Amino acid sequence: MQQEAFDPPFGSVYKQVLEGWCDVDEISELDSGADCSEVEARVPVIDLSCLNEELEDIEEWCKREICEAAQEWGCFQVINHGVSSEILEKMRCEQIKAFKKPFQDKLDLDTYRWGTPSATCLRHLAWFEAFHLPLTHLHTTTTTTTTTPFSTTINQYAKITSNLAEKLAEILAEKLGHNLGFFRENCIPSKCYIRMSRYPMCPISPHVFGLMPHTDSDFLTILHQDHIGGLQLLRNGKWLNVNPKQETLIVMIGDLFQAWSNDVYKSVEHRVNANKHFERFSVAYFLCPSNETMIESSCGGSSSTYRSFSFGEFRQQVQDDVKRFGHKVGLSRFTL
Ligand SMILES: O=C(O)CCC(=O)C(=O)O
Ligand SMILES: [Fe+2]
Repeated sequence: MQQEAFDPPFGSVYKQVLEGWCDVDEISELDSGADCSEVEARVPVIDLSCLNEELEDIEEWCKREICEAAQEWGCFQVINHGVSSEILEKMRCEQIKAFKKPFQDKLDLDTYRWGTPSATCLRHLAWFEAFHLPLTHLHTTTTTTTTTPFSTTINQYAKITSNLAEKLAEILAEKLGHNLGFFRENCIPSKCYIRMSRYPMCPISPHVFGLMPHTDSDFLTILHQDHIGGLQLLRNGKWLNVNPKQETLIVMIGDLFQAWSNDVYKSVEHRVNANKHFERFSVAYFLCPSNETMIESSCGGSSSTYRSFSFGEFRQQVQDDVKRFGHKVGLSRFTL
């Protein structure tokens, strides 16, 4: 398997699992996932310029659309979100610059992740590499070997998307009658982060995922995908394509909002299919609270679906499950 010097060593590290892939059911499951990739998810598109409307009715209508999409889809797309096409274009250049470095150099950075080297079965292999950049890296100007300082472009992108995430979270919280200061108080810069991802060309697609099916463990995620495609979401038991739309951001509800809203909003299960012919880039902003933040279901008492838990406890459980089973179990661990 030919690999560029900057690609992670997928072929050699995954060799054992790939050589043992004789589980016919597993392969047909993965292949059938790829089969339905022609079906497009008609994820609601919301024009955020309506939030700045003088007319209160239009603003209220827009907020209602947001809440309804979060309930019905766990996901929506936004336009006129404040991130200019120029910043998006520059972000792509930043990503190319960050990823097209020798693999060994990237490995030295504590912000770098790649694939699932400890996976033991085909469906747990992932064909991606990523940089996780906590917002505390904002304004960092020094270059050291272990941290990745934000460039001006990443700074701009992070600032706009973090404000946007907070604003959308407040709209969703308002509907639940929650305290609006909650996100400002609890979602601190050291926990919120930008994840820049690259999905290298994958010669054995569709037998492996770019990114395994999962829900995000945060309150909400704001995602920008490039023009290649491959993102899918699960709706009514079917995997549907979220086709790329230029200058559109995708907002996904995470587990914390689902628990906090007592299942009013749904965290959306999604995945990325690997691509045989093209590399793909995406960038996501994750709105996360401090480890101590308690997630208490909005209605409380006996009708709550979930027991109260701290974000730290939730994260730890996710990590333990991934280690033990190769995948996340998620919110079902916290039901009453
Ligand atoms: O790359 C994508 O489109 C999705 C990324 C994602 O789901 C994640 O990073 O959690
Ligand atoms: Fe995700």
